[in-house]
Amino acid sequence: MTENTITLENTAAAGRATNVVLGKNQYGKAEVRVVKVTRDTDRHEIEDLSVTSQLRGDFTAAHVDGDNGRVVPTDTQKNTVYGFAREGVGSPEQFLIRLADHFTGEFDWVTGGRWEAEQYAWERIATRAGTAHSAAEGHDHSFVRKGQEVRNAVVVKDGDTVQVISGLNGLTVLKSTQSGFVGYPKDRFTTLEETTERILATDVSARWRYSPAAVASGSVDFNRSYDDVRALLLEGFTEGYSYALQQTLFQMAQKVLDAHPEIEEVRFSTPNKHHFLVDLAPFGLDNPNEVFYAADRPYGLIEASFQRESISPDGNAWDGITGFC
Ligand SMILES: O=c1[nH]c(=O)c2[nH]c(=O)[nH]c2[nH]1
Repeated sequence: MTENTITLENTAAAGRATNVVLGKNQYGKAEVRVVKVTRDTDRHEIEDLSVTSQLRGDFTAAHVDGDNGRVVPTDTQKNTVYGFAREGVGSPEQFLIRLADHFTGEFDWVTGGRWEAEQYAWERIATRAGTAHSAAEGHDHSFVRKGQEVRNAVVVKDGDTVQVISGLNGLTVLKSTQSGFVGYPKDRFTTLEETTERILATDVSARWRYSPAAVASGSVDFNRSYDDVRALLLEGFTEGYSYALQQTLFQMAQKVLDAHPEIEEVRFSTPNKHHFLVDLAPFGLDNPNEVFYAADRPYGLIEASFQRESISPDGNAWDGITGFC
């Protein structure tokens, strides 16, 4: 980091009693969320990172005189991350070294810096034998974040009736194609462009309520049921074309209710995690749906419950479970 001994004596701040000296400094853009989809074949790959770039060098004039002649904007640092991602990430280490070499090579007063990345691991959603995507290899364009979700359970007993609601939070899934959003009403505040090709990503929070009769019979194996429901939710997410997250949730619930007669209803709370295509044209690069800005907020929030046509009373068992409509 740079140390400087230039004081404010000759500046507009002169006349203050204290001589202030610029000490260590660095600056840049923090947590640039970049998702790179490689789609040269039908079998997509994704690389998902949060990158922080900070430059070090002689930035005295900016701090002392308000002279930005050496301040490579943080916005440019962000764009550079996106531009470099067009070529792929490879490894976070390699990617950061490329950035470091670039900034120190391009701007001679940038003598160093600090570059940091977090990479989020995704795995292909497992598919069952007999589907278009072979079970051994996992799905071509549907992914689940590794090891993120938390399983949960609530039991409410009232007299002889035992209600069991099981669920999970934080099951983060993404499909890199086979999703669109068209046909919505437009008014003077509508700027969203219709698209038939977008990334669909969400953190699934789901809860499902068992029939009290099935619970009372003692026949429910809750561990097996949990594993299977999780697999069915994932399978429902992967299958077919998604016209909206709402429709995909219906498909996921349908699978669970078809396969599990002991479950009466399924509820979801799912953020629509928007991925915006980055315009790389100003940098002379094309972007055929490969480099995305993963926004964290605001996000769509899609909540829905699905149930059999006729179900037993829930005995207010949902009371106190927050985050669902
Ligand atoms: O799947 C979606 N559902 C929506 O309700 C919605 N609204 C929006 O702007 N984008 C989307 N996407």
